[in-house]
Amino acid sequence: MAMAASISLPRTSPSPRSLASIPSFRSSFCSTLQLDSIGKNSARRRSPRLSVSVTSAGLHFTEKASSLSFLERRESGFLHFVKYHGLGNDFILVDNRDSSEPRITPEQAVKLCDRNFGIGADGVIFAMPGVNGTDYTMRIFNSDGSEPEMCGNGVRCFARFIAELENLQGRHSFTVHTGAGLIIPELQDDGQVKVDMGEPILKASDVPTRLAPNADESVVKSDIEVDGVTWSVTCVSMGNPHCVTFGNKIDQNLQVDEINLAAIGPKFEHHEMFPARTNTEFVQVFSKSHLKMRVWERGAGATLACGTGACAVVVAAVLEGRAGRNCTVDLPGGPLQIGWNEQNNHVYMTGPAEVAFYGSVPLQ
Ligand SMILES: N[C@H](CCC[C@H](N)C(=O)O)C(=O)O
Repeated sequence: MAMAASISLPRTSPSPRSLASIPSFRSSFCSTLQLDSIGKNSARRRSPRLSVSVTSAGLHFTEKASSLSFLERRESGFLHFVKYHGLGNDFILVDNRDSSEPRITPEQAVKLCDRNFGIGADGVIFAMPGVNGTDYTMRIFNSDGSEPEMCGNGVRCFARFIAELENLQGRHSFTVHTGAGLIIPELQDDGQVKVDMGEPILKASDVPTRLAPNADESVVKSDIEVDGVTWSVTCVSMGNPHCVTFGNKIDQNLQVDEINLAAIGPKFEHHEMFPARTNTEFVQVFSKSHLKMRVWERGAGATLACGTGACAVVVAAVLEGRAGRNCTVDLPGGPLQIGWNEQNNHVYMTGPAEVAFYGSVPLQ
C-alpha cells in the first residue's frame, strides 16, 4: 500500500462539540503545509483554509479556499483517523458509526500499524453502532491483524473519541458492547477515564488455558515450563487471556526491567497451554498497593501499557495473597489505578487517554 499520509496536530485540546471543529495541518510532499481550519459541514460553509509555507525564514500563512471538514470527508479511498494513546499504548481510531462492518480489513490494519511503512500503532479501534441496547460497539484489530475481545487502554481512548465525535448532552458515561461483554467508561472531570471492566474470568477452560486447574477450576500459582524454566503463573481473563507471573523457580523476585521480553514473550504467547495464545504480564511487588509490570501482548508484542493486563495483574496478586484489591500498577508508559470491588466482583481501571494527532491516509 502506497502511503501518502497526512497528519493533523490539534492546536487546542478537542472540544466535545465535534472533531470537525479542530484545526488540522495537512502535510504534503511539497514544501507547503496546509492548515485546514475546518468547521462542521464545511462542505456547505466556506470555512477559510490557511496555507502555511515553510521556508528558511519560517512559516508564512496565507488564506485559501475552504476544504471539507476533517472527519466528514468521505472521499473513497481515504481513511480519516485520530491517533490516540493510553500511556503510550497507541491506537488508530476510526469513526465507523455508520456501519457494523469495519471500514478496513485486518490486512490493511497490519499495514497501517507498521511503524516504518504505515501510521504506526499497537492496533486499530472502530467506533461502531451499539447492539442489544448499548450506545456503541467497540471492535479492535491488533497490529498483527488478529481481533481480541477487549482492550483496556483502547476503551479509554474510545471514550474520549466518542466525546469528541458526539455531543453527549452532558452525559459522562455510556455503554459499550465489546467481545468481552458490556463495558462502561466514565469521562472524569480531570480528563482521566474510569472504566468498569466487568468481572474477571478465572475458570481455566474459559481463560482459556490447558494448565491443570485447582479444585475451584482456576489456575493460581501453577507451574508452566517455558524454554526450560519453570514459571509460577496465575491465569485470568478480562475477556482476553492473561498469564501473570511473579517469578520462576530460579528467580522468585522478578526485576521486570531486566527481563528480555522479545526472547521470552513469544514463547509464552504461543505456548501450547494457551489455545487462543495469551498476553503475558511479568510483575514486581513493591507493596500491598503498588505493583510494577511489563507486558508482552498477544498480537502486538511488547507494549508500553496494557489495561486489561493491569486488571489481570491485580486480580492475580490478590489471589496469590501478594496485594490488596486497590493498587497502583506502574507500566513503562505510566501508572494505572486498578480496583477489584469485593461487593460486585467488578474490576475498575482509571487512567488517561490522549490525542496524538489527526490524519488521513489513502487506502489501497
Ligand atoms: N493484545 C491484546 C488486546 C489489547 C489489550 C491491551 N492493549 C489493553 O490495553 O488491554 C489481546 O490480544 O488480548
